[in-house]
Amino acid sequence: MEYKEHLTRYMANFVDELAKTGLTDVVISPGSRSTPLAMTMAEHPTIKEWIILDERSAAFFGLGLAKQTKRAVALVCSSGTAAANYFPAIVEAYQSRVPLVVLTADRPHELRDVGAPQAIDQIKLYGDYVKWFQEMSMPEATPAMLAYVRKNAARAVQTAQGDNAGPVHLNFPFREPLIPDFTVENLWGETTEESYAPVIEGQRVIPENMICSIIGNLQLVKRGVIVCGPQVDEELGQAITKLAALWKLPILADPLSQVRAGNHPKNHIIEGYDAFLRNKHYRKKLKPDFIIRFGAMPVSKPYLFYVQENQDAKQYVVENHGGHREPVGNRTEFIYSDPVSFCTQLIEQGGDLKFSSNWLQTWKNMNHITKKHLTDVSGEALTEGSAVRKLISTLPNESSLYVGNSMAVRDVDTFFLTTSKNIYVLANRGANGIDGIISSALGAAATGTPVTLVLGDLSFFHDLNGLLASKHYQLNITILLINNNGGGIFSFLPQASERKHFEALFGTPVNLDFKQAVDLYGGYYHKASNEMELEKALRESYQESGLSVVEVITNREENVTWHRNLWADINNDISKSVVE
Ligand SMILES: Cc1ncc(C[n+]2csc(CCOP(=O)(O)OP(=O)(O)O)c2C)c(N)n1
Ligand SMILES: C=C(O[C@H]1C=C[C@H](C(=O)CCC(=O)O)[C@@H](C(=O)O)[C@@H]1O)C(=O)O
Ligand SMILES: [Mg+2]
Repeated sequence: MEYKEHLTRYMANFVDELAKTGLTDVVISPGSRSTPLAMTMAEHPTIKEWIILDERSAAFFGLGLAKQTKRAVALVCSSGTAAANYFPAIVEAYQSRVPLVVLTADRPHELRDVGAPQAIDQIKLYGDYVKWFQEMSMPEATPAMLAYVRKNAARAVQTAQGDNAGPVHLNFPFREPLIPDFTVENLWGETTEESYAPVIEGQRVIPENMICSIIGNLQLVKRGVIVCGPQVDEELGQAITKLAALWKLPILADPLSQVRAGNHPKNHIIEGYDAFLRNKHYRKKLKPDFIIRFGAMPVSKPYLFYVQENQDAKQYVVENHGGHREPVGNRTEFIYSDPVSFCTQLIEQGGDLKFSSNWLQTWKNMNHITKKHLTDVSGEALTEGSAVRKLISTLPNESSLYVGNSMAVRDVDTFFLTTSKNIYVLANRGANGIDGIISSALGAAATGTPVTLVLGDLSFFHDLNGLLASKHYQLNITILLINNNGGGIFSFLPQASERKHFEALFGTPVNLDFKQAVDLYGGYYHKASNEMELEKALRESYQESGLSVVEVITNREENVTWHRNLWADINNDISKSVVE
């Protein structure tokens, strides 16, 4: 068999097995050494390829697509810094448990570490930020090697999606000639064969005696909170609200918990906690005996203070497969169980638990006062807060909201109040980067789901390259660009008092006319200066096809003043209304 045939069959069997194991999408960035991977992916009948030139954008695009679909997405690139440009998105994927199958082409072994062009050390290039790494063999199409390459394909998808999801990396050395020959007979191998997918994973449930022991501990206390941090299971809301209703407990729901939106009951959900837990007096007043947290740590820093100040509270953190996501350092029992099953077991075993009667009402009263302010507070000019509040009220049902980091995610935390609309809320909170946000949101939009992205101006600048995908694939997306000409979040931090260095080191205004960027990528551009104009522009954007950017110009200092006044008003009203 000629080398070309070995190459062709080896790659065809690999790609066919990826498809058999459920992979449907690959993001390809152009290169020569990656030709065998790229052409075979493009040739495969069921795999959709997305061509994105900039590898950093491509990897974030794949991340967003995988977040939206909860299925592994493959990435293909050439050797050298192309592969290195994947790194930021791989870090985010690892930290936020998103399945990616990273396929890097490489020079063959004789061209490594000898000054050959475009050759870097790609062995374990991403270190511990991938769940599994394989240096693949040189292409060979013996029966044993076809079985080997299929097993690795299936294992890659299974490992990426299984357990706590995350990225895996396969590095492929290729020797020239690189172009496969798709005229070979039986190219995709035995089509009738089953996938090599190696495992059948059972649902993790807690042994009954351990559930009884947890219930036993809870029988000794009176005041608890159920917390749901960032997580993607849209079924969890029903289970958590059932448990909270039975035990008459508050649910502190993070904006990325998928619990604030949906058709489950909302009467136990507390969404204003970030505002009133800023007051240490209220944090003290709401001292819990126990905390049960599902999902990652919430966005809210005041919530982190709340946990910090209650080291003696019994804390349970429920994780699907493992992990130690508890940054405060409190003594914590990690419960590795399917979260919905865990709720069901607590409901079945803990039906007669009775907690403090007025505890929930106190939380509800504070939340009610907070929500009233959040809906009433207004002003002539738009601030980032009022802009986000208007956005949330205008979001289409059955859509996704992708949230940028920095102030965008904090304003969504403040203003995304419970709704019966089905809104899937996504963000890159694994590493809280301001990079790749446009690309990530466009990856989510690639599924055809209506996507709205809200982000700041530096985040928008940071990933302008990402806009090309919207032009290239005519992807529908509405982007609310909150332009305060710099890093607004720093004005809330101690750095704000460093007047001498602040603007240069932290404010970092870019002074750009972003309309020109929108024009460059063929998008619709709107500008809004008040809530009425903003609502009109948003509604128009949802009728437009392709890229629509709605820009709101705000002022960083005014934003700070507006937020601080809001928090002060909330505190004043709560102090007058809530029984001490
Ligand atoms: C890749 C990356 N670089 C730097 C940071 C640090 N950082 C966090 S927020 C921020 C400023 C963000 O500005 P913008 O996107 O305009 O949002 P705003 O704070 O104005 O709402 C920076 C630089 C980061 N999180 N990620
Ligand atoms: C800019 C960075 O991230 C910092 C941004 C805000 C956090 C913060 O303190 C927010 C306060 C609030 O929500 O009221 C800060 C933190 O978590 O300590 C982040 O580090 C950065 O580059 O780190
Ligand atoms: Mg900004």
